[in-house]
Amino acid sequence: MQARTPSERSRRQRWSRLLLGLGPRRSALLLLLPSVAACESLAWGTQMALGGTAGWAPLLLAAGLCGVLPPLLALPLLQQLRQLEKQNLALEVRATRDELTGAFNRDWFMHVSEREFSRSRRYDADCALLMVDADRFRNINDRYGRTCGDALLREIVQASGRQLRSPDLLARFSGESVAVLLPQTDPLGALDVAERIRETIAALQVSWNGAAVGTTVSVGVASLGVGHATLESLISDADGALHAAKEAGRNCVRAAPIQPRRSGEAYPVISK
Ligand SMILES: Nc1nc2c(ncn2[C@@H]2O[C@H](COP(=O)(O)OP(=O)(O)OP(=O)(O)O)[C@@H](O)[C@H]2O)c(=O)[nH]1
Repeated sequence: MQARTPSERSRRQRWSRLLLGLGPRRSALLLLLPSVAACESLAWGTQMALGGTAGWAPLLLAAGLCGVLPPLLALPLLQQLRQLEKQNLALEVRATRDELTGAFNRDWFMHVSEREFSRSRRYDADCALLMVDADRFRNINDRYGRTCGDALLREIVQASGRQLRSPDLLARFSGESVAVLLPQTDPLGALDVAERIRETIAALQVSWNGAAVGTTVSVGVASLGVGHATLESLISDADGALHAAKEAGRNCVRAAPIQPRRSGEAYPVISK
């Protein structure tokens, strides 16, 4: 097959974008109209060539061609259109999802969280972030193999997701860690979610070659306060709390120091 030149490719892409933008019905119409018009012109031309004496024959011929030619012309284009739509969907999934676990990926998490973070700051709303990290995961990989580690990671993501509400956002943040954004959640509520996730994972086991394999997670919690000027600063606080949880022996939850939400406000007291 002959390779297409860049200008040919970009022309095809322009067409495809135009057709995708129009939607399947309107683009089908756009493709059918010229061939209907071509058939009508053919009938009219034949009539003229025969001095208008041909009667109904050219008109019947044109009607027949109208019925056959347009679908024949439009079919491959519509098929290509459908394929492009499928490819677009696949690209969208690949751009937002983590391949191994099916959870949102880090880029998408940052994109959505950035908006939620700004909104929470603007409207002075609660917002919290959890960093969940599997404990001693290297041991799992070393003992049972990476495929088993992958299966366990998938289960960790799914089980954690089941502890969340629909506005919460969970993403695979890096290798064996997961980030969770909890909009409209106060510090106490965030600690509750973190503890629920920890307990759920501690009870989780995957069966692997006859063995029951499980792990625990450590969780760091950070709640939006006056000192968090950027999303990164909130993430960094959650990371610090996660580090404290690891230091405390793992399989536990630690929270970053709670800050007041507005300057001049008293520090909230959390007793948990
Ligand atoms: N199976 C699997 N393992 C992964 C994946 N991503 C990261 N890991 C592994 O996770 C392990 C992380 O190791 P460490 O950073 O030493 O952390 P850890 O062993 O979990 O120990 P702590 O975090 O200190 O409790 C490494 O062995 C990585 O190879 C993955 O996608 N699949």
